[in-house]
Amino acid sequence: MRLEAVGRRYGARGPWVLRGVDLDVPGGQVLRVEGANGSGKSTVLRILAGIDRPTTGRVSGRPRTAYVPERFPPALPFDAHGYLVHLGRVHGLGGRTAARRAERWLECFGIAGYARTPLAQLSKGTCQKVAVAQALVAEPELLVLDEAWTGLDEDARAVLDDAVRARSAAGGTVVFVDHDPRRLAADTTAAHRVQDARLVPVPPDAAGGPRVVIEATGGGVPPAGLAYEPAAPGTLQVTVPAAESDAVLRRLLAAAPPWHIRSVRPAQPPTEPA
Ligand SMILES: Nc1ncnc2c1ncn2[C@@H]1O[C@H](COP(=O)(O)OP(=O)(O)OP(=O)(O)O)[C@@H](O)[C@H]1O
Repeated sequence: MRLEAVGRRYGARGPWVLRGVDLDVPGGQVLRVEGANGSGKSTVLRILAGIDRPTTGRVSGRPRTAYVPERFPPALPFDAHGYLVHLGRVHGLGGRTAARRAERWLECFGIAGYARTPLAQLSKGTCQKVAVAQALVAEPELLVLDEAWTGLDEDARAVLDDAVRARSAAGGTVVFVDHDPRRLAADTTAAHRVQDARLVPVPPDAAGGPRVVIEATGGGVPPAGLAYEPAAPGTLQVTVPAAESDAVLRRLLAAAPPWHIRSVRPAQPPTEPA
């Protein structure tokens, strides 16, 4: 799939949210899209998913696509099972296959007991599981996830992580936005940042993936061998490959006295020379 010179503005006089965006999205890729609040991440995802059209430029080669929006509209006149079957059929599945997959995903997310509950009566968390399941039922070639992990419990997040790996292993493409810089860190094959209406590749580090900055306070001696940067007194700042961040966090929390983790955020890519 390819975006060529894609631009998007909302309204004829609105500011350009995206401008001159070129992007190749090959099969098998797990692509992270990042950027500041309101920078245009959801706009990129909606254009990739075909939910929104660019104002200028061209999108070609979109494969069979499923999309989990940032906000799921729960006021739909379906129960959970009926909705998943309906979406499966929209994606071209036969009724029996759609029903079988709907049941499997309801089971995987631990919500089989809510199969016949109207969507409008589901809790937010259960509704989010249905929102994710509707995209997985389709077994799409392109899976677009806009903060799909938000609102899921830990087990459901792991189910979604596994589903992403399965899609990618089957040759499919996954494009995602998530506020947690560690999300799918070991599985991400490329990252792009929306910045000043452009889509800028985030260069992989030596370990081949995005990096995160961990800031911690209050501990005693930093763990042996941990490379840290000078920060405010009593504060420690460490920049590590995102894939290693869980291990570093564990070491900081296990230190005596333990460090208090103040923030974990994506490291800024180096500014491109003008
Ligand atoms: N339907 C719309 N009509 C008008 N403006 C819009 C619309 N959708 C998005 N925008 C504007 O476009 C810009 C980018 O929005 P977008 O939701 O794509 O950013 P984002 O990076 O996903 O934001 P967030 O981090 O808050 O989810 C924002 O200024 C937003 O207000």
